Amino acid sequence: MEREVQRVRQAFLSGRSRPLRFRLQQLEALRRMVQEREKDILAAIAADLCKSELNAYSQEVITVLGEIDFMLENLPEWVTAKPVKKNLLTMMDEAYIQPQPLGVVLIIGAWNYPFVLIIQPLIGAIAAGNAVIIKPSELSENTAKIVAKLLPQYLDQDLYVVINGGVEETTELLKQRFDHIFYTGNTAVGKIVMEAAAKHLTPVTLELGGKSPCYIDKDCDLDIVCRRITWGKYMNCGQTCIAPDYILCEASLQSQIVWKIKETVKEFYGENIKESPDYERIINLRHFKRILSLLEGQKIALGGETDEATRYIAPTVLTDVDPKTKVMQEEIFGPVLPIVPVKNVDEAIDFINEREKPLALYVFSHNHKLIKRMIDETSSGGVTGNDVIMHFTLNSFPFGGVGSSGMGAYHGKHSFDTFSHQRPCLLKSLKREGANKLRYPPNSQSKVDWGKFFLLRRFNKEKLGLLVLTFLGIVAAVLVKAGYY
Ligand SMILES: NC(=O)C1=CN([C@@H]2O[C@H](COP(=O)(O)OP(=O)(O)OC[C@H]3O[C@@H](n4cnc5c(N)ncnc54)[C@H](O)[C@@H]3O)[C@@H](O)[C@H]2O)C=CC1
Ligand SMILES: CCCCCC(=O)O
Repeated sequence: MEREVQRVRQAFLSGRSRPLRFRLQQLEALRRMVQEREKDILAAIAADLCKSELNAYSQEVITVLGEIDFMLENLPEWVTAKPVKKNLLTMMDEAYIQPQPLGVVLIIGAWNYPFVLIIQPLIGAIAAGNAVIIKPSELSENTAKIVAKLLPQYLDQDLYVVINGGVEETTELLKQRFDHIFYTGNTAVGKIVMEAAAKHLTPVTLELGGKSPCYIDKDCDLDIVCRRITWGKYMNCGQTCIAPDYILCEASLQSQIVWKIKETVKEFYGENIKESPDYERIINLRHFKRILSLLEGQKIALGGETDEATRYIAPTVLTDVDPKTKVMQEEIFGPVLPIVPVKNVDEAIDFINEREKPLALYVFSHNHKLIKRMIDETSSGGVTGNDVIMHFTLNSFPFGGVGSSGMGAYHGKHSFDTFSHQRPCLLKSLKREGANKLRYPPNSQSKVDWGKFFLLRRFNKEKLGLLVLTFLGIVAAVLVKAGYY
């Protein structure tokens, strides 16, 4: 592992990854890889998640291509130095911020959207001029293999390296020093990553998970609400980090919600859900059994059918769920939707705030004030009002968590910033040495007063006014003396 990392670090130190032209070429090559090898990529994702190639494209590949195009369009502007506002002390100097690459970045991906969750951060890391080691999830093994095969065929083989493996290999990798670690996965492992990074004082971006609440207000159009929730909840068989994890609503709404979700499930996936090309499967037996255990002792109002041989779990809704039961103690990350009755929005806000900060929060209401109140009085990684998931699609948003759902963010310019150091640069002249007497010892009250004038805005505003008036007074006196008036 150490040798691999050293090889990548040497490649970074060559400076090859820094020029804008090179970065653009690598991003264009990455786009070519995705376009030319689309079939192989879709087949790998489909095999990992029992997913149709159409869904693999619309849920992953389209996001990757959009992100590359966005980077190519904006990178020339982002990499340029940005002049900054100066103070009186530096008026004659050159002052700007120069974005610079951090160095060697480690990207660790998760299995649920195995392609986009490694390639989207990779796009940002390349755009910022870094060298990158990518460690895909071993659970989505087909995608991990195809990425390891294709990347070196299109990208610089020393600067962008794929290291495949599981916990053991990742643990070994985490012993190495990186200049940034970008991890996507569960919160427990996020802590392991952060602990390992701390040994080298390496900054991290942790894209973690959590239980994303979905509050449904009493006066909503439940047909629309349930369609949107059904789409976001059961996509990828519920294995989506920002899927609505559970519903909060008044008890009286439960039966309508169940009914309307049932109708929507039929519309989306047909009578025989198992046959639907749009309904995926649970990634492995461990997660299949974990999700099944969440159903124990619950009132199953919809679904509940399972097939271990194919790791199928039907779209399932639980009602009158007790917050103390297991299904409400861990991220579900599966097609099970508990409804927890609350009296009103006050109780919903308290319920949310008593728990870990979620990755996403959803609130459905015609009352805009209520939505704003929910946003103002709670915390989460992101929010979508009157829909679910959709904030992920806007790369002008920083996508990430807060508290136990993660730290840092990416997508679009936020990726570029995450993988860059914003370096302040002040360039002075060797002339005007006289002005520096002010800061050299010995100090004095007048030097302090001059320092105030040059550096304290409130102070120098008044003084500057006085100085201008004095200067104008002198000019007037000279003009009068010279007989101009
Ligand atoms: N915030 C976000 O953007 C996303 C967050 N997630 C979250 O990820 C979780 C699901 O993914 P996981 O099952 O965790 O994926 P996973 O099991 O694939 O693990 C993620 C990565 O961590 C590595 N890993 C696992 N255990 C490790 C250990 N003990 N030491 C070192 N490395 C280890 C794996 O090799 C893998 O590369 C959910 O909590 C979900 O909410 C998933 C997708 C996106
Ligand atoms: C719709 C795609 C979402 C990808 C990140 C997640 O797992 O939520």
